[in-house]
Amino acid sequence: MARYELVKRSVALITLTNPPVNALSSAVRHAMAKSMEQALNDPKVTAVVICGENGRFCGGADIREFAGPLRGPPLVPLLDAIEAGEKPVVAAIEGVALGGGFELALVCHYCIAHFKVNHFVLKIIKAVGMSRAAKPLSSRRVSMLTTPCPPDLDALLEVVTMEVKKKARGVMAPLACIQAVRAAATMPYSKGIKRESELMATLFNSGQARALQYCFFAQRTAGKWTLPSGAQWNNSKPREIRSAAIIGLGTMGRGIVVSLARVGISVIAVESEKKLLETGKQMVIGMLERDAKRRGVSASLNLLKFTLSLQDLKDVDLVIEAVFEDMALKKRVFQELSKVCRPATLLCTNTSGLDVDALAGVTDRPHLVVGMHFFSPAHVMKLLEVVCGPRSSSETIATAMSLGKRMGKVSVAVGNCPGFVGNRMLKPYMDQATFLLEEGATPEQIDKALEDFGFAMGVFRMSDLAGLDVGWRIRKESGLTGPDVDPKNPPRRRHGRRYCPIPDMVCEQGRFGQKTGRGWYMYDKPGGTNAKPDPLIQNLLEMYRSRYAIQPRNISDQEIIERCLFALANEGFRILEDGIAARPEDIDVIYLFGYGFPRHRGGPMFYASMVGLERVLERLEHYHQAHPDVPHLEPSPLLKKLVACGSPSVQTWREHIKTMHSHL
Ligand SMILES: CC/C=C\CC(=O)SCCNC(=O)CCNC(=O)[C@H](O)C(C)(C)COP(=O)(O)OP(=O)(O)OC[C@H]1O[C@@H](n2cnc3c(N)ncnc32)[C@H](O)[C@@H]1OP(=O)(O)O
Repeated sequence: MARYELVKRSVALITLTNPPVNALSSAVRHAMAKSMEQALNDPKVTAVVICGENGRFCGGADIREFAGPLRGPPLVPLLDAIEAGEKPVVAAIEGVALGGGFELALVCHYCIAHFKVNHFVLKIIKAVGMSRAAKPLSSRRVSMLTTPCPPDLDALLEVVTMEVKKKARGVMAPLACIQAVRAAATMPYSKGIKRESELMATLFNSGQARALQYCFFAQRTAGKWTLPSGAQWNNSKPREIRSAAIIGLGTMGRGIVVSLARVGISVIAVESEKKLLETGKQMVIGMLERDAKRRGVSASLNLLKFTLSLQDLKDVDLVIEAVFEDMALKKRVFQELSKVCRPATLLCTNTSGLDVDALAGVTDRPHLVVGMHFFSPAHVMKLLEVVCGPRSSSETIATAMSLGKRMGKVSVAVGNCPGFVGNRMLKPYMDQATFLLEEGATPEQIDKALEDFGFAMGVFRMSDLAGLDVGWRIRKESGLTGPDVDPKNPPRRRHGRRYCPIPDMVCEQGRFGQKTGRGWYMYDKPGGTNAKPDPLIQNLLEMYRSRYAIQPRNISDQEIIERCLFALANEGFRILEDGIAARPEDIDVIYLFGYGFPRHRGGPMFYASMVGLERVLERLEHYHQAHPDVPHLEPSPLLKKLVACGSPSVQTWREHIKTMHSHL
């Protein structure tokens, strides 16, 4: 946990040895306290060096220990002892020094940030020699340093506070950081440290800290995919991907090309028409150049090839199809790819919800077919849903997961069903929002409630950004609206369920969101982003309600949050039951990285557990009773089961889920 050695007969070298990141666990703190005592008491030791094993100084407190009560010696007295000691202590920093690890470095009298380990001992000895020869330690103690305090501190911190409140709505930690900076600038060291400890204790005991810790581990858990067959992340070898092809240079295709090229993969981009190819090419080049400039590297344009011919794809390792969301078109592309590509080429589809297995079925290699659902814009958004069809091989899944990681994505393996995880859950969430419109709410009221909850964007602003026509087309194709609707259907019901036609009415007016300058809101111009409430939408809602004799009522923010978010989580429970997601963590990661769910709330499933499953169940029962024609509000059997089992912690739900239905 901490190794103690004497170097050059006078330097005590203390090495943190807690892989993988040398976190300050109770055992490490204990070993460090002992080592420091030994070093300070040994007359041969004239200086101490602290470093971390395997190229990482220290990843901070051991977050795994936060779940339980504090064990072992606390960190602060150890830091105080180092800072106040009579022997110079040097932090030899390599890799990371985070959180408590950074504090450890700060209390050392000298810090060396170094990259080449072979220079390690030499640099330290030099630094220590310098300190002994010339400088009294008092000038090196952090507690003796004066903090510069700008005369306009209050005004400065006020501006920063406003900015933080806007950017990190409802998040406590950044505001506490500002208060800690104020304490550092205005108080003596001992008082400032006390104030910082108080702030830390407040944060530590908040639900937000628990949620953020959960998110940290959920993200890492998601990478550890597992299939019912026993294949999993650590026993399935991914293929090496050197070359790839993208079919379709629309918004998604362009983003995927950029994501691949910037990690050094050769890409052939295919379009069906010369004009589209040329436009796509110019856009991709521009995106790559801007990206390279931002990162201070040269753009990898030499890795790109643009073509109109699928024949050029015969030798690539992997193809990602990103054509229009149309099953017949995608099937034609996959049939063609089967003929053109060598038999070992992996065939991936960037569909946002279509049946991956149906596509696999038209190829000569269903085991090499997998869904790679990117989120728009694909070169920016971190989430990748890897959709495992029933015939996708473990090697295929491992390759898609590993390629996602290589592109810097957070990849989550999910099963194959309409909408997969993310978009399947979105439907009940959006349905609730539109039902609330019918009942008396406005788009801006609903958005405000969701944004106050912490979402970067409420559901209507998000829809305007994404484009309303996509959902409208899907609803028309599935006979929910348009000429194919059975005239015997009552106007607000489809398939025996409640249906809200307001989104269709909005689209019928050519209001497709930001791109047309009108949607649920109005914008200054097509493509504008500044959303303003539109009186025309208000009129439309009033006329609609009067046509159907709906008496509008006052709807509270609490009802908005409960109906939207509990319906969302309820679908998450069904997804777990259906085996479409392996764990609640996977669902939460999808919502955190793909749908702007506030991180300090942990994701929809963690949020449900924090509210209390019993309460979620009770509210869903209440709302379902009030709206019996909305099946999404009927509590899922898994939720009922978990409540009956005493509402276990989210990390143990998996034990209560029958795996026999797994689609993974
Ligand atoms: C008393 C309170 C005092 C101070 C407060 C604190 O110190 S709070 C903790 C502050 N530290 C952090 O927030 C660091 C969190 N870790 C990271 O940001 C990254 O893990 C890191 C260190 C940059 C390394 O990133 P990398 O991508 O290289 O690896 P990865 O994230 O996959 O992590 C590897 C495994 O290490 C585990 N791990 C990382 N940090 C911690 C930690 N602080 N405590 C416990 N475990 C940690 C991580 O879970 C991974 O585990 P694995 O089992 O392999 O999934």
